[in-house]
Amino acid sequence: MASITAADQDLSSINSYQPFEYDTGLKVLADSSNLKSVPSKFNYTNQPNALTSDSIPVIDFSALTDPDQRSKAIHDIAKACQEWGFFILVNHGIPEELMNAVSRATKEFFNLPEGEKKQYEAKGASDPIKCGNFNVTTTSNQTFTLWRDYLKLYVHPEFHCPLKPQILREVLLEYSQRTRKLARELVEAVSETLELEKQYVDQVLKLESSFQMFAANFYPPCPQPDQAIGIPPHTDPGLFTFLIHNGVAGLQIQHDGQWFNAESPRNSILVNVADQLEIFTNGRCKSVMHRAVVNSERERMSIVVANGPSSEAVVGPAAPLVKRDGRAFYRPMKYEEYVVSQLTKSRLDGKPILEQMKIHDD
Ligand SMILES: O=C(O)CCC(=O)C(=O)O
Ligand SMILES: [Fe+2]
Repeated sequence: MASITAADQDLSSINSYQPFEYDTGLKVLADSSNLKSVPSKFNYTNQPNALTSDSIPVIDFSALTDPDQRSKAIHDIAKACQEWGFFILVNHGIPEELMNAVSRATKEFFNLPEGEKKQYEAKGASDPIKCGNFNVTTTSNQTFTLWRDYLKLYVHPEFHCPLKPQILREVLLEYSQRTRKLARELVEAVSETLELEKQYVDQVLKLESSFQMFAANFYPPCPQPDQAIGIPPHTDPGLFTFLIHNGVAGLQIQHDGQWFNAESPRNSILVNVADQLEIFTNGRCKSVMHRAVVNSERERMSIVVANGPSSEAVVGPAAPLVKRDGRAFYRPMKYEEYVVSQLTKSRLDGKPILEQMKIHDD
């Protein structure tokens, strides 16, 4: 199975990759030197400013289990998925202590000696455990490195995890189980809003064996935040992406052509609609464009879980929706192939793969 990564699917200006690199971690560079400017290999001119909005949807997950509130909660989720492709999930039931433990263990991983981490240097997209830096090449053939160290793990249907720090395995196993359950409940809610059988999406996309990926992104302070980027604009593969972070802002989402800061209350989970949910719902849910910007003051860490369909599932628009709409607006593709395409085809003609999947009228 190929990698599902944040940076795998970018705006059309970014069209080819020599993605994997294990240089000395960016963290080491940032820790060891008193950097005044961004080293040229990271140069990416960027406008990190964004708006703040108090209309970013907030969903109270506990309302879904309250018979008096469920139908309103479902309606709110549907609205958020359609209008923003993004919402802030509160009262989600995942213990704060578990989220903190995952963050601590992940931070410990980034703090390991370089030699220890280097064994997980990525050789290719299909490595189930990988870490390092990531390079992006633009249409004008300029390659730059993201201002980020990452760790990526395939955690379901097979669970992969580095041996150190020891605690990581235990906390991550639990976090991946709980987030999977949460993702399935959200998918069920979406199924209901579309007037499909409750278990329709779950069954067609074989969520019992969903492909789930864990990614941790570590962004050291950056001396010139407008000259580098953590992760350029992209959409995620999968159904729902869950993101938590260390309280330092940096995630921005695109809405109505503008960038917005995705600020979140403590203990919440930031949820975004990903590509396969847009495709399956025949465009009703929107896979939101987002990016991670960096700042000069504080290090930032985000922890991402990409909840996908089964890698074996062929994902196209759901048959009952195609019937309702009169036609399919997207081509079907096996999820595994979609992910592989992201790393290859999507960059050759400069179009994000989601765009390539769209069937246009003409
Ligand atoms: O770090 C962030 O806020 C964004 C991460 C992200 O978009 C991803 O890993 O897909
Ligand atoms: Fe992302």
